[in-house]
Order: sequence, then structure tokens, then C-alpha cells
Amino acid sequence: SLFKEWLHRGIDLGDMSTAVEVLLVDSEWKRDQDEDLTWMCLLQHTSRRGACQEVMRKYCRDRELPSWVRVQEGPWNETKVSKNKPELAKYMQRFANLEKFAQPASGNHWEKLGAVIDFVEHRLSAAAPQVPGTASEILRLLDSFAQRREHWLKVAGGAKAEVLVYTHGLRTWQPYEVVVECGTFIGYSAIRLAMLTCREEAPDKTRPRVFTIEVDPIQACIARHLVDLAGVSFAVEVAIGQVRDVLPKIVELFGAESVGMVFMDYKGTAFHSDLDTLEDTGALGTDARLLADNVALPGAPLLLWHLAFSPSWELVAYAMMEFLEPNTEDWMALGRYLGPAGPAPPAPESWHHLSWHTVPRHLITLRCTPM
Ligand SMILES: C[S@@+](CC[C@H](N)C(=O)[O-])C[C@H]1O[C@@H](n2cnc3c(N)ncnc32)[C@H](O)[C@@H]1O
Repeated sequence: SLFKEWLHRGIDLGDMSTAVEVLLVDSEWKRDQDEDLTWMCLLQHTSRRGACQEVMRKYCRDRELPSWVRVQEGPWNETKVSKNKPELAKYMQRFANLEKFAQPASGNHWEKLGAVIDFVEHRLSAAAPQVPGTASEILRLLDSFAQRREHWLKVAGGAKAEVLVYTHGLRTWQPYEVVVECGTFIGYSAIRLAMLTCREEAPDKTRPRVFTIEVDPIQACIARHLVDLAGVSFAVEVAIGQVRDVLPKIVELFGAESVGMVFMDYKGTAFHSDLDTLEDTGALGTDARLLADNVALPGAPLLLWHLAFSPSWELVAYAMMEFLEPNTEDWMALGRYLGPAGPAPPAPESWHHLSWHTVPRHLITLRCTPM
């Protein structure tokens, strides 16, 4: 009936594609096949075919549909494939349903990632016809891409990059040690970390010094490509998978006490349990550092509890503004590992609760509480 009201008022369903998508996924009426098809039909005749095809593709997957419903083949539109590299196309074909595992994407997420590759490649070849470029040049290009208002990228740039560099410089590194980054995205911080590890006069090029984990295969491939363009692929290994599945293999891959620094930049509610894995498997080296981003927004209260109250850790937290978001304050937590010294006292139940009701929602509740 809401749809009918929109139609009655002459509202184009294409302009409401996000709402239509939510209703298609959540509504009771979708059990009624005919009703369902009526809306498919209406979605096909809108002025914004691209957005609506996207909705239909998601909704109609694996379903028998009448021939008049025209849904473009596959979850990947031409822009995505053409903008990326053959390796990406291979992944796309192999995992046709991957899109549903990808991070929640804004409407233009994939176009933006295609554009970032174009931007970097174009300027790189204009400035210096040889590939690879230098790592600092790639970072500069990514910064300048992100600084365009419509191109914001969720990477640890600006003040966050400074904390990253500072953290890496806090300890004396052994030749067998690695930095583990959880959440690669397009490899921005991995490239920066690789630059730091390559500062030695004759860096060992036979083994990776930065091991970075990304759940989204497309983003992981983009990261590999940019790492390659930056000329640091010898120093960076991009692993594809969930952090929780990959971390247990670290000791097997690099040896016990081989992790000198961990950079957690993915899903705050998982930080504490994934850190447990690193501690329990003996992966953390002497005086290892843990840097965790976005611990206040969206929030990682259980990680903060652990770092603050476990005798194995010392904690410092930095309040700063998000990269290119001058109105959004966020925190980074920096932990220093003192070696296995026993568990933290259990976190109060309310902290577990807080972990699920991440800080933004929690703040909304607070604001609504009468003074
Ligand atoms: C904020 S971005 C990382 C930015 C990157 N650290 C940088 O500064 O350049 C977070 C990334 O974590 C990935 N991610 C989210 N949950 C994950 C998980 N459970 N395992 C692995 N990667 C994950 C997302 O796909 C996204 O690309």
C-alpha cells in the first residue's frame, strides 16, 4: 500500500530505490508471488533504470521469473568489470554471489573503486611512464583522490596515518617479524607500512613484512594491484578471508612471537576476540604493539576493557578527527604487549551490551534521556 501511495502521487520508484529494496527484503507481502511481480514490473519502468536493476538483481537471484522480467545478467555490471583488472574479472565469474558478502556498499561504491584505479594509473603514467611508481607517490595520489569531496575513502589517512607511523617506530624490529593489518580495503595503509619496513638499507626481499587481511576479494585484488604499482609487492602479502579465520594461521606462516605490530581496522565488535586468538596462539612478539582504529565510533568497548585491565597490556587512547571528516571525532587505541601475564577480569555485562549497541546508537539513547 505504501508503493501504491507513491504511485498515486506520481513518485518515481527509481528515486526511492533504497526504500524499495528495504521493503522488498523485509515485507510480509513478498510471500505473494503475484504482488511481488507487480513491483518488478513497475521497477522496470522507471527513469532510474540502473539503480532499480541493481535492486532487482539482488532480489531475483536464484528465482524463476517470467520472461517479461528483464534482469541484467550477473551481479556485476559492466562498469565494475571494465574498470578493473582481468584478475578481478576472474574472481567475479568464480564467485557470482560474492556481492552479498561484500561490505555494505554505498550506491556508487564499486564505481568509486574503479575510479580510484583509473585516477592512480592515469596520473602515474602521466608523471612517470614507468610502472611501478614509488610508494609515496601512490599514497599522495590516493590522498588527493580522497580529498575530492565526492571521493572520500575510508582509510587511515591524515592524523591516523601519523599515529600508524609513530606506532611502527616505537619498537626495535627483528628481521623475522611482521606487521599484521586486519582490514586492507584498497591497501592504502599496507603501502605505508611497507614503506616503513623497507627503510632498512638492504631490506630482505624474500619474505613479506606486512601481512594484511581483507574479506572482500575484489578489494583485496585492488589492494594487490595498488601495492604492485607502488613497487612494494615483495613486502606485502594480501590474504583474502575473514580475520577470524586467517589469524589462527599466523604462527604456522611466520612462527611464534613473530608479530611485532597489529593494526586492527575492520569491525570493532570483533577486535577483542581476534586479539584473544593472537594471544592464545603465541603469535605476539616481545613488546608488540596493537593499534586499533574506530574504537569509539562505531566502537570496540570490549577491546578497550581488555587492553585497560589485562595485566598483559598497557593502553593509551588517542582522540582525533576521522580522516577528511572534520566534524567526526573518533579514537585510536594503542596497546603495548607486556607478554602473557594472565587474563583481564571479566567485563561487566553492560559492556557486552554496549558492544552490540555501538556508540552512535548509545549516544542517541543518551541524548534522548531527559536531563
Ligand atoms: C576501514 S577499511 C580498512 C582501511 C585500511 N586499513 C587502510 O587504512 O587503508 C575496513 C576493511 O575491512 C574489511 N573487513 C571488514 N570486516 C572484515 C573481516 N571480518 N575480515 C577481514 N576484513 C574485513 C572491509 O571489507 C574493509 O575493506
